Amino acid sequence: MTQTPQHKTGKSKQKQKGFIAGSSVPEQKISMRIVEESGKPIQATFDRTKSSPFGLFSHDAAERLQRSGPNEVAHDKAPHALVQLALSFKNPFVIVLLILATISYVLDVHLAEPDDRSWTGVIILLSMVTISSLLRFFQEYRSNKATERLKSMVRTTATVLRRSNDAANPQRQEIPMRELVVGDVVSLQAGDMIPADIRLFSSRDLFISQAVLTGEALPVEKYDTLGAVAQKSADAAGDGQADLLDLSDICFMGTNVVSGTATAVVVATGANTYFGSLAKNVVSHKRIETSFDRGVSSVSWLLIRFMLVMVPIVFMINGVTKGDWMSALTFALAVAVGLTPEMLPMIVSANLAKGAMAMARRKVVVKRLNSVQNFGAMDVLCTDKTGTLTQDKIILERHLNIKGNKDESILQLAWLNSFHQSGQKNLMDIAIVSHADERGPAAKLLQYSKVDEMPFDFVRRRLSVIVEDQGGAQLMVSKGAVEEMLAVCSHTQEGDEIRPLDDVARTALLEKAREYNEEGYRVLIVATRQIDAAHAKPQYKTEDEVSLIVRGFLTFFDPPKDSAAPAIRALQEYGVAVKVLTGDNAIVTLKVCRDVGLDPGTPLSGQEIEAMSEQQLNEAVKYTTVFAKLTPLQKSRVVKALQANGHTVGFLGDGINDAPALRDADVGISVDSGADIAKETADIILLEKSLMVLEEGVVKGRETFGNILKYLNMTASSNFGNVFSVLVASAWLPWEPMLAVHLLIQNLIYDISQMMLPWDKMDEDFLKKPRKWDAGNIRRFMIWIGPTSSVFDITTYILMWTVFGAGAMYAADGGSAGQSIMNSGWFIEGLVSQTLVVHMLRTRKIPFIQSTAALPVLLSTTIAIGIGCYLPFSPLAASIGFVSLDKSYFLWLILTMVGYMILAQTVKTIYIRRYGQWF
Ligand SMILES: Nc1ncnc2c1ncn2[C@@H]1O[C@H](COP(=O)(O)OP(=O)(O)OP(=O)(O)O)[C@@H](O)[C@H]1O
Ligand SMILES: [Mg+2]
Repeated sequence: MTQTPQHKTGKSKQKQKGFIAGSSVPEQKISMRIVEESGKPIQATFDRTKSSPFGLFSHDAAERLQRSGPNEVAHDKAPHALVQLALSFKNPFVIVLLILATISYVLDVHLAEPDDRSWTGVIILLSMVTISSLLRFFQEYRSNKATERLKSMVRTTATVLRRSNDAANPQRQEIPMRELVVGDVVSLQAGDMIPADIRLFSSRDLFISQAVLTGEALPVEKYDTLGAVAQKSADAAGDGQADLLDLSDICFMGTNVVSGTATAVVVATGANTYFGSLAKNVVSHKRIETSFDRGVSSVSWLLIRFMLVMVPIVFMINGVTKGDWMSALTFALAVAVGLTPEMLPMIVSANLAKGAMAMARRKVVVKRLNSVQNFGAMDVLCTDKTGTLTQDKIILERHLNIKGNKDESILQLAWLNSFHQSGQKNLMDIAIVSHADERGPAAKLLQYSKVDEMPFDFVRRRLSVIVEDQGGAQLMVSKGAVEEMLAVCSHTQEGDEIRPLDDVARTALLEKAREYNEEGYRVLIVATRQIDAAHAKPQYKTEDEVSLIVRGFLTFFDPPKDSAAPAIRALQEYGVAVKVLTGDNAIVTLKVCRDVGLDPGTPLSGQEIEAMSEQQLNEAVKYTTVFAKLTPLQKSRVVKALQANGHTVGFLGDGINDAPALRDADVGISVDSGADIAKETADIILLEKSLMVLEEGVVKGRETFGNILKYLNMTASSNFGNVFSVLVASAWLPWEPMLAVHLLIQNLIYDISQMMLPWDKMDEDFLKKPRKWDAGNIRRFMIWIGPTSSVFDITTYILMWTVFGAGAMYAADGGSAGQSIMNSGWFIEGLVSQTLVVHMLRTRKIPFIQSTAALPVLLSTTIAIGIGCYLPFSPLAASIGFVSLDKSYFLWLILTMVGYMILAQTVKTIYIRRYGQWF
């Protein structure tokens, strides 16, 4: 499956030209080939690709596939495991740690006297790097695997013409896109992705959206005929390279058919396509930054900046007060390590990956990991109606004449239209054909042969087919949305009686349609125009859809999915507003809304939106739930208006008309039965029909986000607290308050205690509201909560200095015995309090009593505390400058911790009362 770069719309054309011209050599070679293909007789292309309008032989195609490899773009696949492993080491914090490890090596090993050499620092730093990177790798690897597996269940196919031997007729086949080869003849219809770079040889009203390559939202028309091309390209003459995308008889892989149909021959596949060359050279890892990415990096930089300010201060104070600049440097470096949130990348990736895997178990494909979090942040979900809220099966209920009486001829006309149209296999067309098949279409209908068609598009909202009887007379049969059909009709017909379509008749028809709509039926009007042999033409244009005669109605039963009502209710409970954005009319949409328990309010129509300025629309979307008769671009305008109001917007849709909105939404969600382009643009694909999985996605997303926020708040605040304590101690104590190695060990153990955070649960009330990234809150949190723990660091200094005699020892000999006691005491206290921070801060409730962490977190924090308390008593103690403390120390420790927890809980309560949120 191809993954397309998602450009936002509205990029200037100029910029795009530069972007294209700036790419490297092989791409230009490819571009030139396409240019050569364009504008020449089609036979030249067939000769060069050794193909013909009848397609390739199956065995030939198989050989070509062998030789050229699958039609895939390089970045479709997750990289090799080793590359993934290498990539998981690639982040600023690992680099900081590696630099510090190098410095530690130089200071402690390289420059040190043979007797003083110590590898401890280096080993600790490398362990930190390894733990965080390996964990990250394992999580991402597993989630990539799970996603790959599911991705293979999402079908993206191309329709090709192939034959088994010379004598055999060419057969239309649906093959996986990756099996396409140069020379294949493909047919295209609305909704299809262009599966490779292709040269058109026949087309009808073909409109292509090239937004993927150009960012330009408006579709462009592409032609097959040489004449039109020659003229068009003469118009566009100029800098050949940049106008590549304007070539009218070439369509590019990754773009999609908005309307019309075409047949074409494949000129280039896979990495040789224009898109493939872009993917390799420029866009492969360039993704649009979501608010989530920006949030993570802004917090990362906040912490790094903080480190850059604090570390020199610590260095100066210790250097000046203690006079040993070398040891001050080592100490400052250890503080730098302490301030590095080295587990952040691991926590972020592991959380997202874990979320994606949980969704995979529910058959939800997460194409972009970040969208897990956006799912949780989403506070408005826009959904289209047909096929999403309603079932993906529509039933033709009645076929009626203009008076509303059952009429067999209407069914026959509808059958002619639906059977002969070659556009997208629309649900309504399927319903018509299958309904007629049940009764067997009247034999005389088979005598009609198809002449031409005007494919459906989202602005005309109608579809016309021209058929010819054996006498050469032609009949145009059109069907479409009520108002759009009446706009091109001039008469009505009942039986053999034809009357002009005056205002009275028009009102009567609209009234009837309204009646059916209110009962919940979708309504199409069927109309015809007789064209006698003298005026018959081989080809028609949409301008020929005039002076039609209204023949009657088709009504369709399009019931809501069973899961729609409970899913909407659940979403609303979770604070997600649901809005319906549909191409269908308001009346039937209101009925569906009521059926699924959505209060529709006053609907807004596409026409009204068209007349609004951006500001007016931004205002209007606040109060509107139902948007009807929207074109695809209007759907995306509504999404953007909601985003402009500060909402995180999800879009759930399945059609071509949803693609722009799916791309522009913060999280685009599609279903497996959707159009290729919808699945392509979506971030998330639901493989199962039930909508209940949406609720689960929201909860998982919020859990993921909550666990990430938790880590950030804990780390930011306890690091801040630590530095605060270190500063106080450095200024006051005669020695460094801790040896550098103690700080490092403490950090490593602390990392271990947090390692299991992605497996923690979130309080139910946190999950009930949509969450947004809020860097301001993290800063506030750091300043409020950090110093709380410092209070008890300082009481511990005093305790060790007085009760445990460090001060007396210093007074006696000024030596390091007092320092060891001080260090050991503070080491344990610091570690235990930092570990308790995990429990204190993970919830706004009272820890252990009202809310307890998940088992893995309980275990990892207990182990951390255990190791920390044991170290000064272990055989290792002497070598790292610890002494065992008097047992009474632990009594004091418990008192200190109780004091700390009471203070922390109090500050927490004040904080929540003051700011209305925890994190
Ligand atoms: N194959 C078709 N033939 C004739 N008319 C059609 C056909 N498909 C759609 N229409 C008309 O065009 C209207 C708009 O269609 P569109 O695909 O934009 O939206 P939709 O499928 O009705 O709703 P949604 O946007 O919720 O999926 C339909 O309501 C219908 O009246
Ligand atoms: Mg739809």
